[in-house]
Amino acid sequence: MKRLSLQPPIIEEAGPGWLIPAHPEPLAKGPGGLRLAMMARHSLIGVWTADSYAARDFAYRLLRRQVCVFNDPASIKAVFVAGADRFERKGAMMRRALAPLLGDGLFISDGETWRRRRPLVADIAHKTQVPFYAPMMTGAVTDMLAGWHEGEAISLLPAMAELTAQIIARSIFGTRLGAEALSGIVHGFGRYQAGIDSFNLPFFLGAAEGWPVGRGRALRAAIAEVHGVVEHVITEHVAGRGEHGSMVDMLVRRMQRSPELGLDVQALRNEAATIFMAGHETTAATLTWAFYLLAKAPWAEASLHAELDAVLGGREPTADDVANLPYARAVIEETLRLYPPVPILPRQAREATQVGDIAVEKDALVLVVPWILHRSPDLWEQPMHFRPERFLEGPAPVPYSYIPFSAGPRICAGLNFGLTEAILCLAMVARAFRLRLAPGFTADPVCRLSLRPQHPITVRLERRG
Ligand code: HEM
Repeated sequence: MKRLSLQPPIIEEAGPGWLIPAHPEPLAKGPGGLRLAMMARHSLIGVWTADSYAARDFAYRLLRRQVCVFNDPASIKAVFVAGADRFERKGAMMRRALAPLLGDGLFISDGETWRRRRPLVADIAHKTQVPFYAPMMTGAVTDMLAGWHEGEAISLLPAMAELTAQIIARSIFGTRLGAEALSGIVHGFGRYQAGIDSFNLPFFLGAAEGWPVGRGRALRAAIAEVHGVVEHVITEHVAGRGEHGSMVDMLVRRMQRSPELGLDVQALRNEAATIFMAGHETTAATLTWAFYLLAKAPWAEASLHAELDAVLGGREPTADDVANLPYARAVIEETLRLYPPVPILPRQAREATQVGDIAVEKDALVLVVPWILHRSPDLWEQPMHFRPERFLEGPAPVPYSYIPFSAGPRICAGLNFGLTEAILCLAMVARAFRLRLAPGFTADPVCRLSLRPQHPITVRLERRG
């Protein structure tokens, strides 16, 4: 596939019973400062040399900024667990890119705000709540499948993004208000993403906070659209016109019950917008990559179908079935290993400190990179192969070698929600349809803030049975 000349070629290889799915070829040698910055601007997964995949740490200087990459599981534990306070701050580029929209929302907050809000958000997406949301998940898939027809072509990422947006909107706002709010929010988020640049050059030139994101008219309009829709739903709930059990309902009741938390409509809006953002693109990307992998690996697709037919027969799954679908879970886990939706976890060092052999400078950019960690030959057998079986047989992954949801106190607050959702959606779609790729198609993963295919992955629908 033809790519920008700055980018490495995409490799994909397959044979009977095996698949090395699409990935940028690791570089033979590291690009220099400016070239690296330009490559990183296009994609953050094409910049790694073959050596970077080893399970060891390294540091370099990009323009005037120290960049420390921790790829030894012991160091990752030191950063995310023992050093959680020193490294709690998200990288300046991520904060700058998201703050105009999400304000002090959990994903990018730190310090006292994060400590006060984390239990609140963790509670509403807690695993004990997941069975309550499961019917919203299966209901949204049923609605989607009702519009799918034999032989039709669909573009995977937009279809999965619409599905997971439906699910998270119904969960956050309630079924009725969620349906009303959805199009405005999706539209606003889309316009926002088109208008921001995740690469902040001034940060690498020494500005600890990077450069403020310019707020042109289009960006301001996108922000106003999202904020307006979310605030309307919150106001409806405050006025008693919301739906019982939705996430906003729980947030509003908490605001009314616990004045000591200092929550107001703006704080709730920031958390609701954060959950929407954190909770729909990630699962949409996971499902997109899972269906691409299954279409390329007929033996894995056959094992999944055998499990679905045996466990579900002709009926729809419920949250209770998830525990009985180990192969479906393994497909999702292996997808998250090969295509982690958040392939880079950036932090900014609060102070100078030592991690392993690396003297980390104050304000250094600290990177833990699931993309290279999950493909390290020191930690995984056949690291580039798609093998769901590795999560069913054989030894468990080395601790801190598998972190698609991050690790430590800042681990994904929606982990159980996201896993259950991905497994239920995968099971329901795969039960009803085979998704077929055009012969010779190769995907091209790229990463800016999240990992996604650069060009559409189009599949043809083939009804099963
Ligand atoms: C497969 C699906 C998902 C994946 C792979 C994923 C991954 C992640 C990762 C890697 C982080 C941490 C980022 C960092 O440390 O820089 C994170 C944070 C977060 N995620 Fe998820 N996520 C998923 C689904 C969800 C869902 C469904 C929700 C909500 C229902 C959610 C809510 C959050 C929130 C609120 C945070 C911020 C937590 C904090 O900073 O304390 N995520 N997620």
